[in-house]
Amino acid sequence: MQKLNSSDEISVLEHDLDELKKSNRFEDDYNNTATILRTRLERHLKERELRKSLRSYNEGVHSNGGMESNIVDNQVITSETDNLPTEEELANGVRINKIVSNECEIQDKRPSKHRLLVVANRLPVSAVRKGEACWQLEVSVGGLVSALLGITEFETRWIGWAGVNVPDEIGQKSLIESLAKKRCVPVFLDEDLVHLYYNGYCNNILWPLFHYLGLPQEDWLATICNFQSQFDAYKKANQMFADVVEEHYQEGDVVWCHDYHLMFVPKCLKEKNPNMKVGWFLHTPFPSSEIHRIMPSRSELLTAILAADLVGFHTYDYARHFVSACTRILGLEGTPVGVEDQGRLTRVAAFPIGIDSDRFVRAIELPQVKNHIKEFEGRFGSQKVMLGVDRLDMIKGIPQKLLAFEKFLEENPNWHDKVVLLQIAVPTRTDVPEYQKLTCQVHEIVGRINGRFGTLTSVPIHHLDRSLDFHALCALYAITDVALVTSLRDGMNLVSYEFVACQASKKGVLVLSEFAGAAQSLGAGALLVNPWYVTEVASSIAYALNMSSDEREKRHHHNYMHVTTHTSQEWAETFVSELNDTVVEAQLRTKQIPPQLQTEHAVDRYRCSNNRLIILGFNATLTGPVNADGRVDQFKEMELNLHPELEESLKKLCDDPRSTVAIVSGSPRNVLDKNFEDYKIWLAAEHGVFLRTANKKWIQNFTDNIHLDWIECVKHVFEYFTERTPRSYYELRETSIVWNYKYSDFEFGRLQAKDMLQHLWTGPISNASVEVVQGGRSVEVRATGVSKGVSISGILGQVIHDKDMKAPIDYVLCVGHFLPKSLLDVTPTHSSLGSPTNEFSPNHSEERTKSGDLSVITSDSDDNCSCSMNSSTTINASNNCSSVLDLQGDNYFSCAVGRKRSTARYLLNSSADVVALLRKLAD
Ligand SMILES: O=P(O)(O)OC[C@H]1O[C@H](O[C@H]2O[C@H](CO)[C@@H](O)[C@H](O)[C@H]2O)[C@H](O)[C@@H](O)[C@@H]1O
Ligand SMILES: O=c1ccn([C@@H]2O[C@H](COP(=O)(O)OP(=O)(O)O)[C@@H](O)[C@H]2O)c(=O)[nH]1
Repeated sequence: MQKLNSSDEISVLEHDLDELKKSNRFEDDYNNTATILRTRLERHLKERELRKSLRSYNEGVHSNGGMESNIVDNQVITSETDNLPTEEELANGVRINKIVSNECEIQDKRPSKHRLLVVANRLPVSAVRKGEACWQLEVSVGGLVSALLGITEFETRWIGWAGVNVPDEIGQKSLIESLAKKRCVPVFLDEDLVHLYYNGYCNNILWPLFHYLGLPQEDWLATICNFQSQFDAYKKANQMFADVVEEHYQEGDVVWCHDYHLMFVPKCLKEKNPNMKVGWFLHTPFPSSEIHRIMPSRSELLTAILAADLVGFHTYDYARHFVSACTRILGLEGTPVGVEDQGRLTRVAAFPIGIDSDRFVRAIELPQVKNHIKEFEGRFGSQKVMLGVDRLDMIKGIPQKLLAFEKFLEENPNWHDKVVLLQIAVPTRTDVPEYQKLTCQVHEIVGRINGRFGTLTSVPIHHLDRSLDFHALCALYAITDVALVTSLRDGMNLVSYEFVACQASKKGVLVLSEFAGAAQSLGAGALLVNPWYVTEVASSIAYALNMSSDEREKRHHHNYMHVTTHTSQEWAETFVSELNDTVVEAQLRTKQIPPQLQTEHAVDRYRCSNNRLIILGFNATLTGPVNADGRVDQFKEMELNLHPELEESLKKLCDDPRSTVAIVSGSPRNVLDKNFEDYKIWLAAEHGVFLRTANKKWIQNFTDNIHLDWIECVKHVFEYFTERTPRSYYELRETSIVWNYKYSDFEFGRLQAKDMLQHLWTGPISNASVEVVQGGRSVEVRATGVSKGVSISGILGQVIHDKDMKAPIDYVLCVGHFLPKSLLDVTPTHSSLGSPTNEFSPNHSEERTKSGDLSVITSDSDDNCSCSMNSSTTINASNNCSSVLDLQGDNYFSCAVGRKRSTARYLLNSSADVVALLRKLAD
């Protein structure tokens, strides 16, 4: 790490950091090797190092005599909202770290930073109306606010709900002005909307489900019936947040959306401005896909989140669950770095939050806190203090905690009167019936235990239904012997972090639920418990109270190191830096995605041409939509039918003497016959093994090469796997066999496919002359050398021969999944169709490995053409192709349909686009 000893060096470091960030930004000239040499990890490490140096320099400045630290915290007492820099400070173009004391004011001027728009349901301040145009702002209590208040690296603006209904214009105007001084922008939600969106969908549905509590049992019929209206309100509210973001967005801003309240915001933002850098972070757990799929809106929610560039979670488990939900529910591809959809990657990663630990460490030294400490020590004397600080929420496991404490008292009479449990239960979501019920339940249990174990002069549980101010809270943390966190599920749980930060001198014990995200970071020093198992929690309490000072110290040290290094500042910086990087990578990827086909251009060229060749795929290119309502219907999908809206235009095209139309498909002859009975069209079935000419006669290609003695063997294997893989099926064709697991659980299907390949590789057909093509969700075995590329060539030869074609083909349109680039590769050198020397250059998306005669091709296309071949063709054509084909680049249109990873020149989104294109050509 660089050593800093002069104040000028800070600007050097900041300059370095800015340069590094700039070098991450790839403009048009990204081919400049100097910029792409750095890998993502390299860039992150470098940036991290620079940030650390900056921070340690800052610490050096601020620790001078320790004076300023006290002063900062003095200020906190007067008003927590003063922590937020004002609008004027930002308008000056400088970030001013203002440190106010009774005697002096120090201003630390630095160049302005990147703007960060933090979008969260709740602003860091709640507004309380004091008059028609007069507002009082109070800091909101909660983990999210605590964490984000610690961020100082960015020029942050908050956009969110102020927690109050403001129906009148005067009120809204004055509140906007008040909040602007704190760099906050309100989103005005009316009472009805808040009721449906916040109390309803967010807190009654998403919150319990994400915390594995199931849907609320209280009035569950109403919950189910109200679902749709609540979900609609949720989407409406999210759109309102997005609208405010757009209003305040400036180019280059980073937009960071937070939490389960705002899952639709990334989608709303990207729809309007695809270039906006959008991150989304979830503060709660993301549940297993089995829970997520209960939600009627499961797919819409996932898709909306995936619009973000970066999606963050507290732990790897939550990230894994999210990716798995996307693969299982949306059928997308999960990769080690995120979720991929048609070549677009949404990066998914874990970013464990932290706290502003310095603030707590320093607070312990403040006179106000010391006074509180003295007061509490006097009050509890020699009694051991156990502490619980939670919002009064079902997820916090307060009843379970109380029952465990009761059990402990039952089993340890020697501790009666010697230990006291202080439970701070901050009221939350008090409008929601489940929360009201919980309050009564907790009061009842506290009353019972106090009645049972209390004496005339003392009670074992001090329960408070209220929040504490920052100093009282720090003092409580500091005097505590054992902190008890028994969350049934908790995204992270910052209380456990704050407790550790305040325990530098006492070195108390943290008893921590294994279901809190914090268990993954503080698990080394804490005593981990299963909160449902009250006997275990009770014995952990006993163990904690009796723990030797040596063990306490060691455990505390572990956690203290973690809490003071993994701070909220570090968390935010890492997230934003990763977001910037993700956008850079996405830009690189986008450059590899072919552009959309400009239909007008293709039609214009068609009009000017006289001898056209149109080659079309069938499955998923010309087949009709069968799942209009968004649901996959395996039964209907498996039956391949021509898109009903295509019939007329396709017929017209086929009847035009200047056009030759061919279908090239993996499907068997009978399927193509059924669909194209009445068309003057060329058909290539089973990847071109069979060719039907325009006069409807089938001829067989590759006759010399095809040996089918392996088919029975492979069929046995496929049968075996079909029986063991629900919803998979296999198709036996005349010359190939395909096992398809498109409708099965994706991960299971993939494992089964792997197993199957292993078996095929080493098993009875290992020496057969076959190719095994591994598709996205299929495995196909066919004779070596059979490929669509070859069949295209064969068709071409036959067409030229049959039509006695003398004029050059001056227009080629290829639409489908057979990577028609190979046509271009072959045509210029395709000297004689009569000779069996068709050599196709290898297709880029296929990886080929060979063992004996068995080759395995992995392909990202289900309907891909195989590439190299040495077979002879039975088609004889006397014409010399080079004189017939006059392909100019501009007349060649190859289009992939519904996928972005392709070597085709252009993209079409779906078979509906194909319909539209062919219609225009026909017209
Ligand atoms: O504002 P409320 O609806 O009353 O709720 C308060 C906050 O609760 C949740 O906090 C979560 O965020 C913490 C920080 O990441 C994390 O430690 C904790 O485990 C979570 O429960 C909620 O996610 C926030 O949106 C609320 O503001
Ligand atoms: O009286 C209180 C009790 C709690 N908190 C704060 O509320 C946050 C609780 O965050 P946590 O992550 O533990 O849980 P959440 O409430 O967000 O689910 C912590 O920062 C506490 O300091 C507070 O300011 N006053």
